[in-house]
Amino acid sequence: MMTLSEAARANDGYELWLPPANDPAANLDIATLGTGATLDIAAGELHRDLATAPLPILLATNLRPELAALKLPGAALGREGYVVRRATVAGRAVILVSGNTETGVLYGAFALIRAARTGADLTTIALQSAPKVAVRVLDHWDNLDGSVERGYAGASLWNWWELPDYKDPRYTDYARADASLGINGVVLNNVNAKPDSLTPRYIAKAAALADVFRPWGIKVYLSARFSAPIELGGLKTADPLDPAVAAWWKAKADEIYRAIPDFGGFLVKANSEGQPGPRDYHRSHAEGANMLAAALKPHGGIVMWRAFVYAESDPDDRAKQAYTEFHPLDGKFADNVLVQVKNGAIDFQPREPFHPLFGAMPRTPIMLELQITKEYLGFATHLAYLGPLFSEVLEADTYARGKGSTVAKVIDGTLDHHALSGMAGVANIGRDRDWSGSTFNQANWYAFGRLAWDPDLSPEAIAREWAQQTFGPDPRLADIAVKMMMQSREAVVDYTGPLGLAHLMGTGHHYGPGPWIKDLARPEWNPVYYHRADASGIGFDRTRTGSNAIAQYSPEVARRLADPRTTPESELLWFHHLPWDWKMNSGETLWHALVAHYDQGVASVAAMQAEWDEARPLVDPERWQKTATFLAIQHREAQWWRDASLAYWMSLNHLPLPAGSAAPAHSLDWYEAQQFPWAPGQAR
Ligand SMILES: CO[C@H]1[C@H](O)[C@@H](O)[C@H](O)O[C@@H]1C(=O)O
Repeated sequence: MMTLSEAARANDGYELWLPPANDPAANLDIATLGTGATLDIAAGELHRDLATAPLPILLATNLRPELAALKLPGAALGREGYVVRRATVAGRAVILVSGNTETGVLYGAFALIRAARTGADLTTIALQSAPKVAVRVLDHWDNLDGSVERGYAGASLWNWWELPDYKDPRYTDYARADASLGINGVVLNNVNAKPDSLTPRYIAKAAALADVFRPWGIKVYLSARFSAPIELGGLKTADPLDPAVAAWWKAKADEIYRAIPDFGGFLVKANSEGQPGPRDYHRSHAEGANMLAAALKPHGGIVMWRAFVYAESDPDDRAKQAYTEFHPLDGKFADNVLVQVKNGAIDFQPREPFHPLFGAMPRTPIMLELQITKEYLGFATHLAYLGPLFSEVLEADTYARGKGSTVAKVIDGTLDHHALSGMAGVANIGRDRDWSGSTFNQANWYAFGRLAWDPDLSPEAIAREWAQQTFGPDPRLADIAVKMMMQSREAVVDYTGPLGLAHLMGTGHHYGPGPWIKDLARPEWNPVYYHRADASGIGFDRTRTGSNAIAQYSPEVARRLADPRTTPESELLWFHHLPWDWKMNSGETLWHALVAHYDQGVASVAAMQAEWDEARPLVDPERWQKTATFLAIQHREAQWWRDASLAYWMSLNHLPLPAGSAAPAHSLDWYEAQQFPWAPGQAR
C-alpha cells in the first residue's frame, strides 16, 4: 500500500494510473510456464507493479498440460479473456493467471494488478473476464508534421522524423498504459489523412511502431486517404469500381502486410468536410468501403468506415444526414467493414441524444466512436470526466428489437449477432509529461478503455478504481475525486448548453461561447442554426412540424420525443422549439430553468474547487497545484460562458433575470468583440 508520504512525493503524472516506475521492486515469486514475449511482459509487469502477494504467482496459457486437470474455461474466454484464481499446480498453491493466449494472460496480469491496487484480498481472488467488444481502438488525430488535430496535450507522440530507427521508450510506456486497459488497436494518423502515410517511408515507420506494440496485444491501423491512387499512384481516378483503382489498393495492402503482417486495417473519412470519397464518382459509401475491404480481406484486415458526413442531403437538418446516407446501405457492406458512428448525430457535444443509426442497420456491424479529447468540453483545462457521457449513450435504449435494445448491445454485436464489433476513442494523448494535458483527463483515457472492454461497467466504479490507482488507496482522497468527477460533465453541460442546447461555441477554436455567430460559410457551422432562438422562443424543432428527425428513431423512441412533455428535459431543446415562458415539469418557466442551469454550472465548478481544497493534504503538490489552477481557470470561463450566453438570450427575449441571479458582468457587445481571444486558434 502506498503511504501518505509516498503519495505526497513529487509526481508529474507520467506514470498515469500505473505505479511509479521507481518503486522498489518487491521480491515476489513469479513464474511462467513456457516462454514468449508477451508472457515475459506479463511477468515483468507483475514484478514492477505488485508490492506484495500472499502466494507465488504462476502465468501460463490454458494450453499447458500442467493445467489440464484444472478444467479452466476455454471457449468462454475467447482470444483475449483471462482467469485469475487460486489453484494448485504441481502440488503448489499459487495464484494462477491464465488465458487461451499470451495476450489473455497479459490482460489477466493487469487485472490482478488492478485488483491489488484497489484493495482486493488476493488470498481469495477469483477473476474471470473476456472483452465484450472485439476492436478497441484509439484514433489518433495525429498529423505527419507532429501536430495533433484537436489535441490539447502537446505534440504527437510519434516522432516520425526519428522513426523507424529510433524507438522512443515512450512508445513502450504508451503500449503498457493501453494494454493495462485492454485497448488492442491504434490508428496512428489523423482521419483528415495525407496520402504520405501510405508511402513506403511511412509504412516503415508504422511497422517500427507495430513492432513495439505487438507484444502488448496492440495492432496498428492507418487512416487512408481515398484519393491516394491518384496522388501516389498517378492514376486519373480513385473511382472504387475502376479495376485499376482496386488493383492499386490491393497492391498497397499487400505491400503494407509485407511490412506489418498483423496490420489491423484502414480507417476512412470519406466525403466529409472536404475529404475525397466514392461520392465524388457517384458511388456509394458501401462501394467505396467494399473495394478497400477486398484489398485487406486476404490478410484478415478490416475497414472502419466513418458515418460522420454532412453533405448535400437534408439541407434542413444536419442531424439527419448520416442516417439518410447510410440507412439505405444496410446489408450492402462487406463482412470485414465496420461502420463507425459518433455517439450523437452532430459532433461530440457535451450532451447529444444517441445517434439514430444505432439499431437502424441490423445487417451491418456498427462501431461506436467517442471523443476522449475534449474538443467541446474545455480542452485540457476544464475538468470533465467523460465516463457518464460514454455510459449515457451506451445505456440509451434504441428499441430496435423492443425494450432493452441498448446502444451497448448494438455495438457489442449481441443484438444483431455480429462477431465483428468495435469501439473507437479519439485519443487525448500527446507529449505532455502527464500525457493528457491534466491529471483528470487521464481518467477519460482510462474510462474509454475500461468501457470498450465492458460497456456495462458503471462510470462511478471506473472513476473510483482510477482514483485509487492514480492517487493511492486513501479512501478520503478517492471519495473527493469521485465526487468531483461525477458532477463535472453535467457542470460543463450546464454552463455551455443546458436543456438540450448544443453547438453554441465560438468558431475555429471551439472553446468559448459564440451563440450569436451567424455568418459562417456553411449554415450548419453557425450556432444560430442550432438554437433557433428569437424573441418568442428557443430550440430546434425536430418533430413533424419541423425537420422530423425524430422519425429516424424507432417508433417507441420517436413517439416519446414527439411530445415535449415526454422528452427528457436534458434533451428538450434538441427536439423542440418552445416559447420562453413554456412551463417546465417543475412549474417554473423555461427561461428561469435555463438561467438556473447556467447558475448551477458555475456553482458546480466552485464546489469542485472547494472539494479539491480539502484534498490538498492528501495529494502531491504538483498534481494538486496544477488541478487547482485549472479549476480556477474553469471557474472564470464557466462564468464567461454563462454571462455571454445570458447576455445574448436576453438581447432576444428581453426578459429579466430571476431574483437572485446576477446580471452578466459585461454587455453583449463586449462578449462579441472579445471572441475568447486567448483560445488556441485551430481554424477550419
Ligand atoms: C478530424 O476532423 C474533425 C474536426 O476537427 C472536428 O472539429 C470535428 O469534431 O470532427 C471532425 C471529424 O470527426 O472528422
